[in-house]
Amino acid sequence: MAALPFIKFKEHSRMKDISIEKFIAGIPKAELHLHIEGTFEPELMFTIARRNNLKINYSNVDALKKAYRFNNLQEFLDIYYAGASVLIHEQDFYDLTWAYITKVNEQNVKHVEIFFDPQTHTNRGISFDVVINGIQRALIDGQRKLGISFRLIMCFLRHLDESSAFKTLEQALPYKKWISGVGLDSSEVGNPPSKFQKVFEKAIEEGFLTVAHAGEEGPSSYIWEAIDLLKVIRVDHGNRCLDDDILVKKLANLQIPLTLCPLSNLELKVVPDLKEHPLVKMMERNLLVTINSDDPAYFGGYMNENYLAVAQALHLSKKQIVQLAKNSFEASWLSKPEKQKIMLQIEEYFQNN
Ligand code: HPA
Ligand SMILES: [Zn+2]
Repeated sequence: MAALPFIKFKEHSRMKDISIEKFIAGIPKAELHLHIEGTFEPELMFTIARRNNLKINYSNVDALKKAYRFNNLQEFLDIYYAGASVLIHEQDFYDLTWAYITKVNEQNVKHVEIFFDPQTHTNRGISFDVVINGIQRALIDGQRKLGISFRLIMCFLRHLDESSAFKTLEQALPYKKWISGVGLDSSEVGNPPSKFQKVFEKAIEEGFLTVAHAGEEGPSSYIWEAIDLLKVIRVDHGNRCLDDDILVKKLANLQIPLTLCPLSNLELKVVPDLKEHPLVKMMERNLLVTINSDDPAYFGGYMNENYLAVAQALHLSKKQIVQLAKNSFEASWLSKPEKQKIMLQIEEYFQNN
């Protein structure tokens, strides 16, 4: 018995030495900014294209991967929409979503709130129910088999018009139970949130929560519009808020979360280098920021790779990583008791590691 405390101490001190990489890998996390179409790995894309008798414009996986070099958001979106065009059947959407869920399961992601873009599919003749049935079935399997909880968010493509968004909202109404919120994505500059004010008003009337991409490439005024006109309760990206001191104060006072996507920002040249990523500046200003992967198949990393990339570039401490993991649940749409439970688990993880 006398040796026990000593063994315990040794073990404790050894565990405290774990690398930042292992610390990130083991900590429970939630992902709040993820486009399911952006998880389409080239290997799966070729498999699904083959079984649907469709041709991809690239001769093989390597050639396709080489095309993943972008100078801005639009160059990425052109390839992203082309990739999604091989998704035809419910099983394709299931396989896409299941691949993502199993991947994040390996990374200790416990909760996901994911986007899907119905218009990307309905505009090429795929019915809304095929898309949502496949995604939902995989999410339910993820919950049952792996314990990963989820919410689904339907995004409107902002480069399309208001009437297309209204039509999409109409199509979503029979699936209200499955869709927690609506969002806004695609080409930001020139398509301000105000373009969709009426659609969002109707969505809120129907009981959906609202989020929007704003301030990724667009100006801080788009973040104001998202908050004031679309009544968003979370801002996707929001990088450009730092241009406006009053806006920063508002986001901090109301604790409106920002879902940041570091590797996406790097790959789309929103930041020139991760060393210049605004994450730490935002934390210092008391903003409720979270780390997410956006489109991991295209930007070179899932959750852990995103955490690690900023941790290394910005020399984050374990305490800051713990704060980010806690933020991810705080900013989620889980219930208060669910949040409290996971916060305790994170704190315990911190104490032990
Ligand atoms: O990063 C993004 N920004 C806007 N639209 C998108 N659609 C997929 N990814 C993105
Ligand atoms: Zn996004």
